[in-house]
Amino acid sequence: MTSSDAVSIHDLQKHYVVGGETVKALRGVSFDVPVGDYLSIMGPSGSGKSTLLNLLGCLDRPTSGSFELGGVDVARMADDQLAETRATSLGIVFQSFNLLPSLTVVENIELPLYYSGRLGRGARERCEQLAKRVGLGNRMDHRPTQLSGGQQQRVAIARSLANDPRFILADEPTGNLDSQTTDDILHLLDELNQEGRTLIIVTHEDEVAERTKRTIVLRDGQVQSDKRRA
Ligand SMILES: Nc1ncnc2c1ncn2[C@@H]1O[C@H](COP(=O)(O)OP(=O)(O)OP(=O)(O)O)[C@@H](O)[C@H]1O
Repeated sequence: MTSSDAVSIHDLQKHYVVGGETVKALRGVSFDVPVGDYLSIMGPSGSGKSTLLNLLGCLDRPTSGSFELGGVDVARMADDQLAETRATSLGIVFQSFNLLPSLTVVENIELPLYYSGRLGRGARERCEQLAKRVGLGNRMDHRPTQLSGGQQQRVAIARSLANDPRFILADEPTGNLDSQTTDDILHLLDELNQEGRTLIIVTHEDEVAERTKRTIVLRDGQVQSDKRRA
């Protein structure tokens, strides 16, 4: 790991024990992600992509191996430190949007500020700016069920930016969207990388991977290939 690495993982293993049987979902994964990188993670179903993303997103802990985020070893963090890191350094975008149906667009965008205790003065205005940034300035008081899939994903992207994280993770962010909407969402993600944020996207789609700077392919819980585009 160098100071210019956003992420450094070494020999990461994740085993699940189900009914007395051990599933080795990750079997020794190592790679570094420099600050500002735009990385896609591909691989067949069951190869360990979501497991890896859950670890990178501090949503789960590895069985063994090290994972450093911005120079800090996540595996050794206490639970409250892990929650703090998740809230302030990371933005996560999911395939199924994961918006709260009872909240409006702007309230959904504010949610990470609530969790990180940053709902202070100016928060509402900042979140309104984020809604405008993703093209939803005229939908701020709508609820998720009143929005299209693409609009809901825009809300999720705006929400991932609420704490201004350096690092954005996305799990199949366009998996539920049609091709025109997919293109709009990918354009937004490209912009986030162009402004210097580090992006890691799990995808099945070549169209998505081709826009990124580098693709890692997982197979059976290991890195099969790691290629950077010219
Ligand atoms: N919570 C869990 N408990 C037990 N086994 C799990 C759990 N999560 C994942 N697995 C197993 O770990 C392996 C890797 O799963 P993972 O979901 O990471 O793959 P994936 O590449 O994301 O697949 P997909 O593309 O189908 O989403 C699979 O064999 C899966 O059955």
